[in-house]
Amino acid sequence: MRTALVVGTGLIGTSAALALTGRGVRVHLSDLDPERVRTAAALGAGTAGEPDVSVDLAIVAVPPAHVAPVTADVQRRGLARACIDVASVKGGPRRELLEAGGDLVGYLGTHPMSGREQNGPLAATADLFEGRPWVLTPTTETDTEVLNLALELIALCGAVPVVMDADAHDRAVALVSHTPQLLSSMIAARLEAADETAVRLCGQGIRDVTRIAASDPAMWVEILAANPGPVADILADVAGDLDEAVRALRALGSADEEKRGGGVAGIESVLRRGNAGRARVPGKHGQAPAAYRTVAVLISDRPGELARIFADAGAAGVNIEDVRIEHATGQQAGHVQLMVEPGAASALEAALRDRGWSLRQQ
Ligand SMILES: NC(=O)c1ccc[n+]([C@@H]2O[C@H](COP(=O)([O-])OP(=O)(O)OC[C@H]3O[C@@H](n4cnc5c(N)ncnc54)[C@H](O)[C@@H]3O)[C@@H](O)[C@H]2O)c1
Ligand SMILES: O=C(O)C(=O)C[C@]1(C(=O)O)C=C[C@@H](O)C=C1
Repeated sequence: MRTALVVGTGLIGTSAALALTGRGVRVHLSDLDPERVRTAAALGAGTAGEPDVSVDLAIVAVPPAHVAPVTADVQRRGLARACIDVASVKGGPRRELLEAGGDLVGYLGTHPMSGREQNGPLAATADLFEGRPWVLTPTTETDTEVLNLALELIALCGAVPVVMDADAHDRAVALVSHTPQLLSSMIAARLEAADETAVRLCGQGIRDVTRIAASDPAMWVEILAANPGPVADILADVAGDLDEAVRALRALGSADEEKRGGGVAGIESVLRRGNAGRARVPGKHGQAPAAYRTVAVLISDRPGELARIFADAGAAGVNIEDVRIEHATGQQAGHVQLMVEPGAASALEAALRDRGWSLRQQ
């Protein structure tokens, strides 16, 4: 691929454009909002404006409801030899393109399973898709050239291609992306009017569960409006689980021993099913989930602390598989949690203690 056009220079479009420009592809940038094009161009994502001659690939990175009209327009005006979109929902946009008189042969629906809770070009990064699944939904009518160009884009972005049927994709993302967004928002919404004394106690658990509740409501209304049925089905199942959990908790407060036993069993079942589901979430680089050991080290909020701890772990010959930081409330300190292979944990703990670090017992 030598040339590309990105239509929609928000988070996803600009991230793809940055990855392509970084690998020598000449990228043209366009958006309804000229300010967003200027910002993306200033970030080095490409040249502002549509191409004079047809590019190899157009990447349509606009909200789901805009995919069909924008794609049909790009095709009608011959701006690109092939056209893909990156919307979070795949069945509807394809059907709408057909209704809009678009060319389904030269189009391929795709979806990078990577994003952020912020939108717009300023949140974009060239490595956003690195190591993440990128879904392709070809059909028997998809032109091989379009499929090959999409695979080249995915390779240039460092992502991992996954081929799926469009409607199966929509049911899958309802489960792993769209319903979790709603549930995260609902948990965070409980805090809106909560007493400050309660909010002050927020720890790592609620931070983990509510990160995506900071997402842009306008974008998510567009996504959910394009996939309402599958999301409503899963949410109805969750509502059933919620009813059961409420019944079990009420039973736990009962004076009747038998009822209390039922309550314990009900709550334990929810938690055990949660363990089983969590154990299925793929680990690093999409591999089977790994059971890492966590080494938690007390650090102060000073420049160079993290670099020092990583260097000390490196000097001990230990690979850090994952990392997270737990900030202490009201103090300029926190715990950095280093996730390592179980066999390496004792050596790391000993090496860090030798170098004067304080470790928290896990
Ligand atoms: N945000 C995520 O985490 C994520 C992840 C994967 C895929 N997606 C999908 O990627 C697409 C873009 O999402 P985003 O997060 O980059 O949003 P964004 O708001 O950052 O960017 C969308 C851009 O599209 C532009 N736009 C809207 N209508 C347009 C039109 N008719 N013509 C030209 N430009 C138009 C907007 O001005 C905006 O700059 C959406 O379809 C979304 O479902 C989002
Ligand atoms: O990491 C995040 O912030 C995301 O929510 C990204 C996420 C997801 O649910 O995995 C959100 C929507 C997209 O369609 C794809 C990816």
